[in-house]
Amino acid sequence: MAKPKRRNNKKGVSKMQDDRTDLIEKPDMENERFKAYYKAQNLVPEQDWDAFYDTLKQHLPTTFRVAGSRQVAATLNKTIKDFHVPTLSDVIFEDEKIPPPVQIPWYPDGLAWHFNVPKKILRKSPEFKRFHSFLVFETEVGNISRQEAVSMLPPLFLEVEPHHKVIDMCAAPGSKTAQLLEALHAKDSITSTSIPSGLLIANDSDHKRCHLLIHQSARLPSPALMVTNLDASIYPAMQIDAPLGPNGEKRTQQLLFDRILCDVPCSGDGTMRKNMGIWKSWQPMDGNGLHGLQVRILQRAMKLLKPEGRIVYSTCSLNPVENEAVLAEALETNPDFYLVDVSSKLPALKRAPGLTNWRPSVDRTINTNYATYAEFKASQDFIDNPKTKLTEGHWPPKDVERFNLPRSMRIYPHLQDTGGFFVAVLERKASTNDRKRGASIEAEGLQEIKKPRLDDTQASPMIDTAPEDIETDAEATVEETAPAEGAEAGIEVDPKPEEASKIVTETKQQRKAKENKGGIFKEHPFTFLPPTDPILRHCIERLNLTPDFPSSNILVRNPEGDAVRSLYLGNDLVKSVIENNNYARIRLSAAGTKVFAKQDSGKSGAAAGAEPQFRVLGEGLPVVLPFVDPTTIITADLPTLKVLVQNYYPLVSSFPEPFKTVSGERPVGSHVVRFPPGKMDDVVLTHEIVLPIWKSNVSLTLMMDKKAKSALSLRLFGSDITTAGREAATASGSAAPALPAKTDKETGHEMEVIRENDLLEPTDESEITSEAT
Ligand SMILES: C[S@@+](CC[C@H](N)C(=O)[O-])C[C@H]1O[C@@H](n2cnc3c(N)ncnc32)[C@H](O)[C@@H]1O
Repeated sequence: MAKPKRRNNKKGVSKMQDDRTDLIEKPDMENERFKAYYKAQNLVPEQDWDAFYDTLKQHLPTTFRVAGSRQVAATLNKTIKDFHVPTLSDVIFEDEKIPPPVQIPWYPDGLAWHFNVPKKILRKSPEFKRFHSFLVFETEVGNISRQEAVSMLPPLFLEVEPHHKVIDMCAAPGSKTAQLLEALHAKDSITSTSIPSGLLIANDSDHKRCHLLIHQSARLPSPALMVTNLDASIYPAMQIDAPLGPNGEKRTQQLLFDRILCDVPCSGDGTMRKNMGIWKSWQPMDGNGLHGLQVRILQRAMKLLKPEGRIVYSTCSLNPVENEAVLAEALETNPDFYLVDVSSKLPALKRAPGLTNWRPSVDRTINTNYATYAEFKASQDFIDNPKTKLTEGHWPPKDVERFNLPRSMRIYPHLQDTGGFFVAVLERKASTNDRKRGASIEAEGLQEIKKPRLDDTQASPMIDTAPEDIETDAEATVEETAPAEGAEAGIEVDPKPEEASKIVTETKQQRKAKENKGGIFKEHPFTFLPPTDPILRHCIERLNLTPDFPSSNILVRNPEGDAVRSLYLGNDLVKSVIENNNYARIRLSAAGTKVFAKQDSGKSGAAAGAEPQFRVLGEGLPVVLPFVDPTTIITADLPTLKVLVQNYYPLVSSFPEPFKTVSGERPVGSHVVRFPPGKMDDVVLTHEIVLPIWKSNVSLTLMMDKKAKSALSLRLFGSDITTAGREAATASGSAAPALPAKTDKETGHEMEVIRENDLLEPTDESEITSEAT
């Protein structure tokens, strides 16, 4: 593609405006089909069209969200507000005042921000360069999520609480999954993670993207998280424990969800401000082709929802065929669902109501001549094109008013300078039967009586699911599933018999897709250790864990006969799902969070030939911490932390007292060190941090990932003083440390200092979103 010519800076046009007009000049930022199609839909009032269309060509502001549990997020947000924003408030670049980041008005607690600064300024202004570097590092350690503003909406409308059972049906790469996890973990503190009673299953049909999802969610370790790799449109019914039967027999019931997110694959034309390629490729058949899958995913979600539960349906597409048409078709087939009026939620969010009238284009040339499917069917076009995938559901239904489609929300780019987006909230009515049942459930302490546990949960350790097996599984779902909560109320949990054949056909498609993507299931099974397991006992004794540590919830996943290397912790629901379902059938890719790992002998100094030693992991420590006997935790100060950060294996003798003596007296192995708030010269530690260390015969090691260690170093000491950081600085020829540490005297918050090489772009969510087309 020819590079667009840069035009000279016109008189009266500011640098920042010029950066954007530069974009508008790109010859490929026009699409006549797009214009014709959306004008035919009356998407926006005529007088707003220019604003709508012109905004689509503008550079999208950078947006981010302060992530993590409420306490962690509030602390970091205060640093941004009290330190970074004032620093960025008086930046003049090439004689022009550059606006600082501002809080997104509709996001709760002011935890989301946007700023609109061209890359050139981010590269050249020292203040913005520093701020950008801060974002890069905090993103790396999971404290900040660079996410499109509109993409933050669906989890907010889902209103997840820590006890909810939640499924994110199309979750990869996981930006919304992270928000859902944060809501489950709302009760976490700065140093420790709660064990929520709820559950989050993050699912994606794409095997590779599932692994991206697992990688992303490692930033927010949770014992309540599971990842599955399934087609959401035929998501299987899963079993969990039910209360014991009258004679003490074990029983199971179907897992139904309180909250379901359907952020479905879509044509993604709401992301045109970021994904320029869509300008060129956009055509209406993309949306037409996705409609069927979108409907099936939403319909499957409806079957998996508890009475009075909530579904959020969302797309980053503007096309009514992918939005209102999907809702109408799914509501038509599930009359116990309705669209919720959420107009009073997030009052500062500017939104337009869902459409009640639209006309699909029946071909690529924007032929929107047919007001109804019947008209289309009777037409010459239909005869000419009998293989068309268009169905009645692509058109508005009869008596469209009964579905309250205007309750769904359209977010247009020009309303508040964002991408385009669609969100709808659906709830399931509780029937009188449900209410009666609810009362009897309470009286009996019993929900549904289901089949006995499956005895096939421990299938072969390394299963290579043949395509035939996948098909059998889908059929098994149809046949095997016992009635679930709400079944008495006429709630259909499984596909109807006539849908079963459709499922088998779809499974063949799924098989093809799997083969194409190389998504054959080769994961290891998950096995729970008995609380008496010697390795588990070793870990418990090493850290002096209290008796309430959930030792019966520790799982391993290694091929049969292999030595245990890692121990994971899952909460009760995770355990229940694993124990009652064949892991290969549910294509379980991850469960719980890793808490302990085998410490390799060698460099670490573990004695050769000695019993294998296990250590608590940095990411697992917040979960384990509430159970660590406080007398076992070593308290240390900032000078001690500096020695640990600066060196890989500092000698015990190199530490300042009293830590030198205290640590010297500790046995070889895993230990936990607490650093209370304190001050050292101009470095201020504003809140407590707790870190894992490993003690060998003569030295100590801070057990942290290199990048996390660098991020900590930057946050605290103002430069990367780690061995890796110093080596990188030497290699790049810049003197280390790059900039001196500074402390914001007013607030006492540490300041972050940049490294030259860190002006990286984060993973672009929208790049991946559009792949769904
Ligand atoms: C819009 S993206 C999801 C973005 C994600 N919710 C987030 O916020 O990061 C849609 C996802 O659906 C997945 N997908 C496509 N078809 C699917 C299916 N039949 N079942 C489950 N996932 C599917 C794609 O792999 C893609 O990751």
